[in-house]
Amino acid sequence: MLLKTFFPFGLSVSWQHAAQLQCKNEELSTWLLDTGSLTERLEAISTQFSVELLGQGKLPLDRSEKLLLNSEDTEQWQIREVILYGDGVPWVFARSVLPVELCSTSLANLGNKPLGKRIFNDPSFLRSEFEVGELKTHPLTQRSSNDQTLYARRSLFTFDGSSVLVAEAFLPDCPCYKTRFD
Ligand SMILES: C=C(O[C@@H]1C=C(C(=O)O)C=C[C@H]1O)C(=O)O
Repeated sequence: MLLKTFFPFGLSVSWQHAAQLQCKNEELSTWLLDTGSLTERLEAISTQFSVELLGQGKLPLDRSEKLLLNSEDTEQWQIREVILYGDGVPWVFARSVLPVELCSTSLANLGNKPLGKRIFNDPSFLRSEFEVGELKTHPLTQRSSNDQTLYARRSLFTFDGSSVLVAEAFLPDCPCYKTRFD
């Protein structure tokens, strides 16, 4: 199935501050609140990590993105959506809002290369606190077992006066849902 034809997928989450997270699964909490690079964490537990670019381009922000970025201007931003795979299994859906000025400089020509490699290799990017939430229905999670609650997180990276919003939804097969006893 050509997932790119469905771009943009969007991401529907009721975001809340991480301090209000009610998650009984300790392992999952460490994933949701990990301030390091998610790419590096997934690379460390897979033999073959890959990024599938679903699409990137100037598109309207959703309501919660507009509120957080305090912007209505569609000319100012690019939306980037990807799936991160570990050993061929879809583990994370990520939707990022990138300032157009960075798309031709420090974030130029990303393609299927992970955004995290740029952001975490540049100390100028400063990360905000996380917001977290339960993932409502999403095209990429239809086959999860009905009772599996899926989670997402997002944070802002500020860089030289610009803001990059990165939201990551942990898909059903992501190792973050595996308890130590699985
Ligand atoms: C911010 C990171 O980059 C990852 C890669 C992304 C991409 O390539 O678009 C988006 C979100 C992240 O899961 C990270 O590795 O922590």
